[in-house]
Amino acid sequence: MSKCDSCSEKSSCSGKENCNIMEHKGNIKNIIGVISGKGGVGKSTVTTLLATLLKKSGYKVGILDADITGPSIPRLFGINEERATIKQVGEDKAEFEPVETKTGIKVMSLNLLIQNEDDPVIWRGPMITGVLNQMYGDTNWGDLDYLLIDMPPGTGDIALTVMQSIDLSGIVVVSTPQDMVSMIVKKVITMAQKMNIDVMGVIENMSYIKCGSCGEKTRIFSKKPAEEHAKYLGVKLLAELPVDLDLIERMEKGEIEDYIIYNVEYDKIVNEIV
Ligand SMILES: Nc1ncnc2c1ncn2[C@@H]1O[C@H](COP(=O)(O)OP(=O)(O)OP(=O)(O)O)[C@@H](O)[C@H]1O
Repeated sequence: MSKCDSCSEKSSCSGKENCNIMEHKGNIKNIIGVISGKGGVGKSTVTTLLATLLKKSGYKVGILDADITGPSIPRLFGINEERATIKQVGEDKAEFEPVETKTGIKVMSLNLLIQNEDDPVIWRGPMITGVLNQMYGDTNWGDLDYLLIDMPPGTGDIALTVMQSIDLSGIVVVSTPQDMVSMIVKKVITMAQKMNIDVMGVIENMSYIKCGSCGEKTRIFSKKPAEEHAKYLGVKLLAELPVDLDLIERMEKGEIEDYIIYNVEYDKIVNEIV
């Protein structure tokens, strides 16, 4: 459902006037938020894996790293030494060229705009929101089939801005198998549902470990099956991802695109998203 369909101003809408949906450059067919109420559950990991899978399936893909205070996407792709090109297009307006990963995923992140990737961002909410708006609206995205937005944890300013002002096709929720995590993740799902945003489903990350010898899967954080956690959340289970040392190694080397998810049927995840 488009945001216009659920907008309370729809009947009296006279076009773009009064519309709170932000405009963007380029032609983006689908925008998907990757979100979780909880920190550290693997949003950035899942965002980069989804982007890589979609790209490998032949789609044009971009990522907006909306985690302004803790951006990690450039590192996972090994593009953290690169910087986005900034073009001045008026007295106080700039345009950004995203940085492309080695397989051609277009990335925009605050860490591609600041001088040193380890410089902290010490800004209050409105400033952070303003920067996010700029990174979304003033980046030359070109033609994209999918723009994935890696959201920061929680239901705060950024999550609200993205849900209110960006015409999302839907959100993918990331969780880990613990009741306490599910309780927090459910808050984000309820928030999205209240805003008429399509919740495509949940990816359960760090779901199990797989025995290197016999292949047996062991759930390490919960005795309950993933389906039960998804049932509590009230959304579809899209995939279960294992805890994988190979994944960690690839991420640390900035080689997420070379990681082969041999543990999951990744065609299934792409089909679900598409
Ligand atoms: N499936 C996995 N197997 C092993 N390690 C993982 C897996 N998923 C995530 N991790 C590790 O867990 C940590 C957190 O992951 P990630 O940064 O993707 O989470 P996040 O939800 O985006 O965090 P934040 O809330 O800080 O934005 C990272 O160190 C990452 O390498």
